[in-house]
Amino acid sequence: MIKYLSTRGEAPPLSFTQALLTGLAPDGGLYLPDHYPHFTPETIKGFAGKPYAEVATQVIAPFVGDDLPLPILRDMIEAAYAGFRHPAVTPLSQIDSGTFLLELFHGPTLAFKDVAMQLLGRLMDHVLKERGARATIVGATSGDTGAAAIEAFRGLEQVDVFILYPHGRVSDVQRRQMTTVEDANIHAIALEGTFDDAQAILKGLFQNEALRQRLNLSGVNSINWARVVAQSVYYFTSAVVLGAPHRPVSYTVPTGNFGDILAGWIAKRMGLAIDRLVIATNANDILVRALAEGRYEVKGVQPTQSPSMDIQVSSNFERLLFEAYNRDASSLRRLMAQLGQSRGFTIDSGPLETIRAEFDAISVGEADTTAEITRIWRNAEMLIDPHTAVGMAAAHRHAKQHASTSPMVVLGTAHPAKFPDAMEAATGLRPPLPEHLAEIIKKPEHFTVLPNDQAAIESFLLDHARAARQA
Ligand SMILES: Cc1ncc(COP(=O)(O)O)c(C=O)c1O
Ligand SMILES: N[C@@H](CCOP(=O)(O)O)C(=O)O
Repeated sequence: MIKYLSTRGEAPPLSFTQALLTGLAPDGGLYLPDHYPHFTPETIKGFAGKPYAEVATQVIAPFVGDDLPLPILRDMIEAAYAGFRHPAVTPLSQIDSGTFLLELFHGPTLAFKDVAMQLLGRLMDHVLKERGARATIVGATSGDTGAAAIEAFRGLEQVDVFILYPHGRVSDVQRRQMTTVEDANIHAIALEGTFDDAQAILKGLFQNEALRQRLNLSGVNSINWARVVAQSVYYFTSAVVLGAPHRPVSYTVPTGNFGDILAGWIAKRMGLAIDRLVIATNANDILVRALAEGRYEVKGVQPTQSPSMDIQVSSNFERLLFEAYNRDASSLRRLMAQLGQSRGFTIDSGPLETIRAEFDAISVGEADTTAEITRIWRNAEMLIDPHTAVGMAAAHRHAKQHASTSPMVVLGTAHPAKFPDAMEAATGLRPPLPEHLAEIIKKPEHFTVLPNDQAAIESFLLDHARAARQA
């Protein structure tokens, strides 16, 4: 049975459902399994042609172990993906001879976050009901996690949801997806700061033990291990279409908080034949600098046309570092303390080489992102959103720099209709929102602007969370 350990090594190991409800470890670390399940090439080959939900059940079940009966887990997974607008859930389309687009935006909020969040909502609801418990979910978003979490948890009796987004730094569609929801358990908070500020406050809330206990705090960012494992599934479903396990496949992943690409790395640990993992960033290039120079150094967040990736402190990189340092939690405590004190740290040469052996990293500027949207529209008659365009441009550059025979899959992380201004600038077209979302443009918005101050957020939570009233 898998147990979950904190990257900082000072929190007790937990079971899957305990880690699910806990979110961030009390020592400030992120949970990881004590070992990874391993699939044989025959098992992976058997995933080909199976429905998405069936592969998801096979991939996720070993992480859950005895914590949930398998039929219940299977039912939740089937329900999670039944509402996706494409029967394949995450279909693959071909861009050119060696490049493929993995379309992750067919869920209810048009972003890859739905793939994990639709399941997470069901898992949490089930576990909370079983325990007769209530939770207060806090999330930080640069645009997409917030909408996906709100959609997954709206109207649930067991949970209140508080989403912090950077005021004025998300697209209009992203903001309206969060602020036009009427359900009483949903609270959108426009934070006067960046996504990094929101994520720092979020982590600070979890470290206030009294608040954590009183509100039964829980998190749905990729801090939560269940998010990451649910995102590993589409690496399996896409790789087998392209010939895995016998033919390795490479992935380029538009990256911010490092959750999505980490999910690919986890799939590789489970036996999937992945060749290169290419980190694609916008101008917020901390990971590119870290891989090139060995120095992880936070600079100011730059606003771009791919706002969901306007992130400097890339939370899940901590999980990769933990592995690259051979799970030495004391090294992680040292690095994270340096990050807190001086906004940076140096990655030691051994772990740096370990990371470079599997990852490449490429940053794509604003003009190249626009040019890529135009190029793909002209060559493939396909509209790709600015985040996906960062990935596509990075994959293109990677192909020029490295001779490789592996097919390259670019993760398509959001629907272009979420970013109509960027799309119009690049193609002259404003893709319409699907019918079920069209009404958000007219609906009244509800949000509260709060300062970039943890105490202000804490008092808002205490005033509005139902768990606080019951405590
Ligand atoms: C559209 C989109 N693309 C890419 C990313 C980056 O993903 P990750 O934070 O998992 O690196 C995000 C945010 O997470 C996003 O919303
Ligand atoms: N890009 C994300 C930022 C949060 O990422 P998460 O995967 O840790 O939830 C967003 O759109 O909110």
